[in-house]
Amino acid sequence: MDSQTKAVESTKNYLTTAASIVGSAMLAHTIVKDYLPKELRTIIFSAFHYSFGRFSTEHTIVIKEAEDLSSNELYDASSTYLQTRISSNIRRLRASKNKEKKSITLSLDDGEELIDDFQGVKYKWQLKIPKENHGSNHGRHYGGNPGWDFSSNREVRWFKVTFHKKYKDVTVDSYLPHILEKAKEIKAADRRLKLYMNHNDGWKAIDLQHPATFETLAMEADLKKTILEDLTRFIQRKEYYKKIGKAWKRGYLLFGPPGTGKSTLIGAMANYLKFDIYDLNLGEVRMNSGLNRLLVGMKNKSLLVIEDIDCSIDFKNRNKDKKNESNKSHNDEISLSGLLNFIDGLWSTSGEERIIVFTTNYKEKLDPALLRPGRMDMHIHMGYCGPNSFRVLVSNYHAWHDEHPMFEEIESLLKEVKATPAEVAEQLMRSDTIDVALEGLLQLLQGKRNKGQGKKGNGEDDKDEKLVRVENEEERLESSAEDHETEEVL
Ligand SMILES: Nc1ncnc2c1ncn2[C@@H]1O[C@H](COP(=O)(O)OP(=O)(O)OP(=O)(O)O)[C@@H](O)[C@H]1O
Repeated sequence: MDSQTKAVESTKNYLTTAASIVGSAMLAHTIVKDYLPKELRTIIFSAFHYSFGRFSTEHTIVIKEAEDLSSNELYDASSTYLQTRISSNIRRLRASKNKEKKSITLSLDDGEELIDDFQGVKYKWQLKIPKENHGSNHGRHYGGNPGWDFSSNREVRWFKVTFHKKYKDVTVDSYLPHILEKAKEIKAADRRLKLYMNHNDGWKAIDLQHPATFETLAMEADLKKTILEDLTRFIQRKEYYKKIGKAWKRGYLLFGPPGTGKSTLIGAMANYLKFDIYDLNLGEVRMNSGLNRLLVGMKNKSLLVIEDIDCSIDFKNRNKDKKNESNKSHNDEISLSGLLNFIDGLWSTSGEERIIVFTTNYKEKLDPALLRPGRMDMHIHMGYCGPNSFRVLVSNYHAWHDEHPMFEEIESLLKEVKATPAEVAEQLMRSDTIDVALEGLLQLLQGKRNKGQGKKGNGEDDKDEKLVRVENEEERLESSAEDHETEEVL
């Protein structure tokens, strides 16, 4: 036999052997599939995986959509988090968009794999969707399926996360908490904010489309910075409020003439914090019981706004309310005490962050009880337009950030006469050409001066916006916590 014939023979033998192995494997597969019951097959495969897994360096965590009939927050968070880790090499994705979201969401489809990197550790994620997820689970059974939920006796969606087993602690202590935290941020950023208004003791919501931001808010830079820092500190202090056993809430009283930006500041706060606004019209609420229902019905991460508080309730009736306390059952009418008690009491049990904002054009008309330390944490005076606020408005309406020959005269007039940011904004909007708009504003301000109208004096409203009082909430709470401790020791 020459060498060429030998080679042909050996190839033939090789192919015959390979065919026989494949044939045997197929036969074995057919026998296993056709003759062994499903349960037995699952046990054999599980045993195989178990023995194999003992020598593997991999560790796997299963995150099911539901555990014991309740939804699994970690599954939900993983789903949200992974949407931001989608890469172009994933072949099949799912796309969705619902009313609550601003953008289209791309997510993993059944069986697709995604690799995530966290602090240098590689995580392989896979989503498993039950085959009959859209139909009933009738006739399906556990069969060793990690996605099986015993409480509901059905298969649920689940994620499989695989990583090197030496990173088990890092995964549980850092990676999974990181996912929960990130998911919260992603959801907050993608959520459409809502504006709720009360009607018949219930809330009705529309999408909040207030364009205001702290950047476009015309206000002294220092005050703006203080408010921003205060809000940021507040939302980061969950543990602190929990520790001292106080409601996680913060109150702001905004006061100043109409058109000075109280509503604009509220819009900027909501957009900054990504909080919904609950605009409570007390004129619509007749009884304390109705007010209770409304306050209980508020979701967390919300900003409760009560505008024109001086006109909303006859606060001077507060003492009368006290006298009438004995025949309270006959008098469930809404009162200042009802409102304040609720705000202080109810939220202390919710453990979630809430902000309350009162606005008024006439601070002096308010009941001193509302101004008392501890009621409102910050009193913010929204004043007439000063030179700084004017510059912000010019940049808002004309994207103009440089000097302009007319600025000097306008700014000196703004120090002299009363013009609200709303009036200034209105003039600036009248023309797209900055020279024309500034000319109109100049004429308005000169007119005010010549008529002797709107002259700035020494009154509170005549000053530019400022922080009247920031109560040091931290110290107050800490000292009240200490008092509490002392009482207990005694
Ligand atoms: N400080 C500000 N920064 C930016 N824009 C402002 C400011 N103040 C007023 N404006 C402009 O004027 C309009 C009216 O202002 P806004 O409603 O915020 O005033 P207000 O103090 O809430 O008035 P009111 O007391 O009548 O409710 C706003 O829509 C905005 O365009």
